[in-house]
Amino acid sequence: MTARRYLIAGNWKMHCRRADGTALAIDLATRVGAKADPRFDLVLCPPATIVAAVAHGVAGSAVAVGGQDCHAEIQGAHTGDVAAEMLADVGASHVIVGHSERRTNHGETSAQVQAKAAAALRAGLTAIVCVGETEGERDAGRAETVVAEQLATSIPAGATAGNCVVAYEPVWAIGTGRTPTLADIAAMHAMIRGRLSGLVEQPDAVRILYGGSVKPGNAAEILAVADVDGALVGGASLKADDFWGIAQACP
Ligand SMILES: O=C[C@H](O)COP(=O)(O)O
Repeated sequence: MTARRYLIAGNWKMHCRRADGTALAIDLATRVGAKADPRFDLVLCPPATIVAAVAHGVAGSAVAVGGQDCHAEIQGAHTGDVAAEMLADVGASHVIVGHSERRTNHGETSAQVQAKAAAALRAGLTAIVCVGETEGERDAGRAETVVAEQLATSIPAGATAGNCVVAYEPVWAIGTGRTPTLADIAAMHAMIRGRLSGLVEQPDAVRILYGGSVKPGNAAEILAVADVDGALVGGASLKADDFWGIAQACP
């Protein structure tokens, strides 16, 4: 089995102004220091307005910074959008694409997500590609089918273990305090691992994150599941102690 370092990514969503976001980032950067923990990498994904400030705050530490979304094109008449190259320009190394809140609130299709992920690769960023089923799809027994389809149509050409991360986030577990059983997480991650063959170079080395109500109290058992290579954390990433507690739960 390929040894994979854990990746703990914090998705701050639409939270934090410059002052509190920078303070949170500096707090975490101080805990990590200049050399990455042998167990995990840490990525902070603040709102686009403070990516530059957060990148400045963590400079010199092993903490990385990412965007929460990007446009597929390099530039153009796209009011309100941000190009992957713009994120890279201000210090980002990662970008989340296809988060369910983008798929739902902005009607993003997997084809659009794939184009955004391709843009991330073009800009030299690592794409964190999100997939996940709704509660209705799970209840209908379609969870694996839906996720497999999203995966097949969202991963861009040229994806490798070095530039692409998959985040499995069951929509019904996001911000609800509910999580799948460990057996369900294991089954979904095993399915994703199998499906990555043919989609990504070095499929066995690709990191597959779990996201959805990860907290310090449940992180250890989730991170111990086979093929869970980290977490995409929402609410609990806004408090340094909680986010750090999740990172410390890496085996
Ligand atoms: O991107 C993060 C996820 O949507 C998870 O959010 P949550 O940890 O608040 O459930």
